[in-house]
Amino acid sequence: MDYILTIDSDDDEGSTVQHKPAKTQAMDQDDPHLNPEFVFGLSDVQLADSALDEIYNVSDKTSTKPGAVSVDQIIERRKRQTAATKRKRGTESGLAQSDSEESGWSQSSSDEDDEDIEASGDEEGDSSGERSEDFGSASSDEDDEGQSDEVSDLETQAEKDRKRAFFEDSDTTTPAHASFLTMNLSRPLQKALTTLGFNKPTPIQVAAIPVALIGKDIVGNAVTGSGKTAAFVIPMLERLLYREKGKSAAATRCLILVPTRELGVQCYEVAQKLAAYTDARIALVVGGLSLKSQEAALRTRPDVVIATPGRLVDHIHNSPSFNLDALDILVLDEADRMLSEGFADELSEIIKACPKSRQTMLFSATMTDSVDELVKMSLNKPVRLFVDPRRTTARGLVQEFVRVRAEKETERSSLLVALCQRTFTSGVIVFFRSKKLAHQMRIIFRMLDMKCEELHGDLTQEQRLQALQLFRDGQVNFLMATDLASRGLDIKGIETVINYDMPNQAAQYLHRVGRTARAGKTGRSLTLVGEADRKMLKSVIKHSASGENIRHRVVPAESVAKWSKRIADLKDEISMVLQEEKEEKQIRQAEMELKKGKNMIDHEKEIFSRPARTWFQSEKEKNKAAASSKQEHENANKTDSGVDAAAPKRGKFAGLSRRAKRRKLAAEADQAIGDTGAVGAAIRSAKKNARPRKIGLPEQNSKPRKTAGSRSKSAGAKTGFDRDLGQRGQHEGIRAKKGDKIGRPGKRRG
Ligand SMILES: Nc1ncnc2c1ncn2[C@@H]1O[C@H](COP(=O)(O)OP(=O)(O)OP(=O)(O)O)[C@@H](O)[C@H]1O
Repeated sequence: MDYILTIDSDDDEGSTVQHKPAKTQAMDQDDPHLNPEFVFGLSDVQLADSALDEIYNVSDKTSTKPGAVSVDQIIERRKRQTAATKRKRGTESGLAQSDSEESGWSQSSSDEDDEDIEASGDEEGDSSGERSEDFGSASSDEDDEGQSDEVSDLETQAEKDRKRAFFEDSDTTTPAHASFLTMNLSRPLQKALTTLGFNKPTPIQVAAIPVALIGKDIVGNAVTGSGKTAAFVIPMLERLLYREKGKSAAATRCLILVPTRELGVQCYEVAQKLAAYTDARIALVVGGLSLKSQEAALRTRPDVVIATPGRLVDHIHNSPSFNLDALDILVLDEADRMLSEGFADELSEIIKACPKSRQTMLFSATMTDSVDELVKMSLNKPVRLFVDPRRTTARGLVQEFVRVRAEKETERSSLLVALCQRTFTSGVIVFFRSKKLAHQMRIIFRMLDMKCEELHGDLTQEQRLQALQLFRDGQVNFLMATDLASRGLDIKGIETVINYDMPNQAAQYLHRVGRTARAGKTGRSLTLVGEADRKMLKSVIKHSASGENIRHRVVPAESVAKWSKRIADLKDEISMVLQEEKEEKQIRQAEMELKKGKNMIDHEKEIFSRPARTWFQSEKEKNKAAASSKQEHENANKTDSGVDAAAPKRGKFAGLSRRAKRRKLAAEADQAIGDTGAVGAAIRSAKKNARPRKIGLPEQNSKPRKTAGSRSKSAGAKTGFDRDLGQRGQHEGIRAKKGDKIGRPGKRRG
């Protein structure tokens, strides 16, 4: 089946895709929902929280990852050394010649390549139709085995029935709002929306904000770049405006969990901007940044905490004054990832610490609606808001595929360099399967004088954030990344996403390519497709928003051959850079060990007097969980919903409810001080009474809705109100009231 067009690399005129400056592209877009000019940035908003100071440069955790001498410095050093050696050999004239060749290469070769485009097509030995057919043949083995992602598309009647029982009836959802003004949002939020240039809500915001405002649980799905962050932050902030005020009422009422630190930082920035005219206090609690300043921020009981799961669990266990007892709203951004095995232990630890009467909202562009997955979250009749068809790409995305024949697998790097030298020259994020590959490619790019940074888990948090910032600011043209950067990141300048290798899962592919064509703009993705990736290719094409936006790109063979030679010539240099880098790391590691030892001697007393930090898993269990998480991502054949039944063992509080855990702790404390149970219970009861009340719901929303359609929904809405305000007593659940007896908790939902 000829289902994709073929184009020659750099011959875009022939295709319907036109590369235009980002701004023009944005103007061309007719999506009225989004503001293409909006940029995430920190400059225009006065940030109240000191946490941001810590974001870019502070980590009190002694990093074991070296970062003193950057690989760029090593490359520069090597370049200088090579030049000096050549000069010494009296080859100045030769060098000058090769230098001029090098600098003129891109110009001359580009001319050359332009002439070669046709020839290269010929050299591929394929006519346009044949080339398409080659790709199309992937679809001929369509039936031999279903992709793991597709299996989940097939739904049995039993599963449909379970979903019907699990989710709230869809006809209870609220009417569509054409503007934020009709959503009854208060002035501080309206003002923030105007400042941000958010004139109209996006479809997911239209669907989610009214439902979230009435306190209902939500499972939300919308394509990448469609404004999901604001869809949960806006109602959260609106509800916070109706919280009990005063010093004694200060409490952490909202928690947003995100899978990566970078996404945490970004979400924090968005929340700060939306909260700019409210009195909500927001704290960022992600790994890799200063524990101490996070502890200090948490002591002030911020209204909203944005966290990565591991760091949050650390604080739950080790920051004495911090708890989630008063939590009213829990959000899981990139929820399908958060529900996956990699976060299972941390997530269940966090859920245990949250009140069951909370509102829970789950969002992702690849959201699952599998009941088996969702039951972990103890949702209460969630409303299912899937505004886009399951797993589609953004409408403005043009997807290109470059075939890599089996015998040309060794030429992938030259193919990438060829593409990035001529066609995709800036605003390019390149995804790799491994950190090592991303790092090596960064070295190659740098040695070829292509401005580039890398982003993956082998870097320190400072290096990660700095790389991201340099890329955001346009100071480098290429970002070599692993899947760490595939979810959620919203970077305005990304024009092209290149998949150096095809991801193992369709969801992963959608998130990667979703870094471009965001907020109604256009963008392009390019994927190198090996012979083994045919089925995945078929799967991703199937999930495309539009079949017209799919292309087969052919790269001129001469261009690839030239870059292959160039890279081969650099081989020795590259291995020397890697060797020097390794030595630098070892030296730095040794220096750090020395410093650590000296510190231990100098401050022994103080260090040993500090209480040891605790973790809910032993080191062995932690490593096991990390290994299984890694396995999950690397295993090509594992399904999206695979759940490892063999959960690691936990500590002495394993399996206990939050209340039972607290009681056990209290009993132990009573025993330790020889207290009687009754006195302890009285103290605990008094503490419970002093806890702040739940946040309310916007008053204006309590008015019956005007439209006929919504009137029937008012019953549902009332339930939401009742739950939070009117019938507080009936739904107190975990909140003890004055005079209550301390007894066994009644049966709650979940
Ligand atoms: N109502 C709106 N009007 C204009 N722009 C908007 C609006 N809502 C969000 N945006 C912009 O859309 C962009 C994408 O938003 P966001 O990052 O929340 O998308 P997302 O759906 O969470 O994407 P992903 O699935 O990749 O995480 C952001 O730059 C944001 O500023």
